[in-house]
Amino acid sequence: MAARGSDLKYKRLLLKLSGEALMGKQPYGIDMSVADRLAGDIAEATAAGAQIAVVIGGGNIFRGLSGAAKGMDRATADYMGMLATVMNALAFQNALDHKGVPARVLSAIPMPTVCESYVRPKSLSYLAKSQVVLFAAGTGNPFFTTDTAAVLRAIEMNCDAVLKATQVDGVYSADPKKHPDAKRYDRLSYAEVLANDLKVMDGAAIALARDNRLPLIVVSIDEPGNLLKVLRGEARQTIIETTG
Ligand SMILES: Nc1ncnc2c1ncn2[C@@H]1O[C@H](COP(=O)(O)OP(=O)(O)OP(=O)(O)O)[C@@H](O)[C@H]1O
Ligand SMILES: O=c1ccn([C@@H]2O[C@H](COP(=O)(O)O)[C@@H](O)[C@H]2O)c(=O)[nH]1
Repeated sequence: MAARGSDLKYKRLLLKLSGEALMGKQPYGIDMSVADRLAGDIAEATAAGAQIAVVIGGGNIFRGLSGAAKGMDRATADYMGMLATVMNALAFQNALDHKGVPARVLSAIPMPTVCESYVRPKSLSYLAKSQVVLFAAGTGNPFFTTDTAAVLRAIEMNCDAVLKATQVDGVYSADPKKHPDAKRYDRLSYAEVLANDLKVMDGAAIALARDNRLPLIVVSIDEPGNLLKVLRGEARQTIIETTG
């Protein structure tokens, strides 16, 4: 009999979930039915033998740039954005708990009465025990995004890839929400994404992934079961990786 997880293309994956997508059809906050569905996808993936780390954005609650545009000090607004990601991580831990999936929230900004602080060896040992780790508060530094935090943690955790589950089903020649005729790519190099300014992830995240040869996969968050499909190499996706 095949060993558990041996049919998977990726064994250890960092899943980056869009905060905005967690809103579902609501105008703000978290739609727990969306969180439940995604938690079900993770339960399926861990049962298949995958080890899953998660970073959740904060766009459903607060983005630093929006605060700065209203006159707030940018760094203060960014700290508020990072706190929003902690709220999302706690809600998602709850959804995983309801599915019987053991999960730990580790925050880059220490808040010991709320959750554990991020410590790399501790996170690695949770992953090795097949517990889901939810990395909260981004990188812990203002002027960054959760995309960069996702790539950073994925490298630290020796993940095989970052999977960005977002509101579009891949990377296009332009934002498909604004340009319905944009061309979708199956595969791109980091250089192509950076040179053409394809904004599905920020430049700092792409450059960090490139320098560490970490594959980035972009899929739709709305397609149930997509996580297992990616793990098996069967999803409709765009992969950004070293080419040639
Ligand atoms: N070239 C492109 N290809 C695909 N999507 C693009 C492109 N340019 C811009 N986008 C937009 O990027 C969005 C995904 O990135 P965004 O940073 O908004 O999401 P996120 O980081 O997942 O969300 P959040 O900040 O809510 O957590 C897509 O919803 C899409 O509209
Ligand atoms: O390392 C980080 C990560 C995030 N932020 C702030 O949080 C919000 C929400 O994150 P998104 O990636 O936009 O979903 C972001 O707008 C920043 O304000 C941060 O400062 N540092």
